Amino acid sequence: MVVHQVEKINGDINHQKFIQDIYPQRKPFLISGHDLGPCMHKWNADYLADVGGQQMVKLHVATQDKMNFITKNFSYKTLPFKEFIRRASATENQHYFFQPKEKYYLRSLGNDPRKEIANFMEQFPALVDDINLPQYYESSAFFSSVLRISSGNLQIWTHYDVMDNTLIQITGRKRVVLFSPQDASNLYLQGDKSAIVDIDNPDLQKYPKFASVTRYECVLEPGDILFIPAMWFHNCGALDFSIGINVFWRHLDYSYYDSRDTYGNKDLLPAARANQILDRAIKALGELPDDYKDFYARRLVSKIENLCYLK
Ligand SMILES: O=C(O)CCC(=O)C(=O)O
Ligand SMILES: [Fe+2]
Repeated sequence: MVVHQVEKINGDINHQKFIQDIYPQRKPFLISGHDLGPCMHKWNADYLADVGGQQMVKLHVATQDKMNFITKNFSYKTLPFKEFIRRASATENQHYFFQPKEKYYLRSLGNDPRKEIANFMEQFPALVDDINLPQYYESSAFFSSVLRISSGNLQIWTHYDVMDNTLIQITGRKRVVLFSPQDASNLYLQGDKSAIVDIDNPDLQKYPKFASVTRYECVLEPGDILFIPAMWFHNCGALDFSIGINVFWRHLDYSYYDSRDTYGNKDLLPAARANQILDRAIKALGELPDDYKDFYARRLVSKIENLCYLK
């Protein structure tokens, strides 16, 4: 397995420099030195508990340090924001759902999560003036802004999103491991998520192709901004009690995206269509005896590789 460090850029990057130098490369960059504003000294547990108050938030609650979407070793629970912050910032709690050392993760949602996208500015208006978000994209391309707050030592599964993204770290540190879209066939995907939960000690008997991936690693410190291009897989793990925001925006024209997408992870419309057509192709091959089916399946795979893979 090859390991790279994510390339770092020190210094303030303005919109023009981002668009010219960083954006066209379609690879992750860690940008430090952007002035995020007063949030950098204001946002601690006490302040957020005061500001967030009694509004109810939906959380992931986990009793292990790696959330696993296959075995579902976490639950969805609701708490007042204030209580959530109190619990997430402590390592052990008197009040809990399952056990004193359980962990909490907030991914903020829209007011009506099924229909509305998350917009941190609308859901947490009292926090807006504290933060000076970088504006690397055209305003019209904005998709969502998501508040992400996590207990220390908690990892979420490797996945991709279909939007371009800046993951902005405000309080605490977060380790991020990324994989290129070209490693998609080595990650044992189930939808947008990788089935490999422990990327540091993977079961290579079960997941042999994972041995050939290239890892891109970084640790975000408070103030750091990670640019994650669409389709880059990321595995994020808070090392400490962590407060961050991520902003998703569209890289491509509106017409490529599913208008019902509220999370930023529904496949692009042409890809979803291709997937349906492929299901039909597989059904057609199913009419053949197994050995003929195998033969034609290999030919189809070669055809896709030859005609569609980046050279
Ligand atoms: O930072 C995290 O906890 C997850 C971030 C993430 O998945 C994203 O920004 O798309
Ligand atoms: Fe993500």
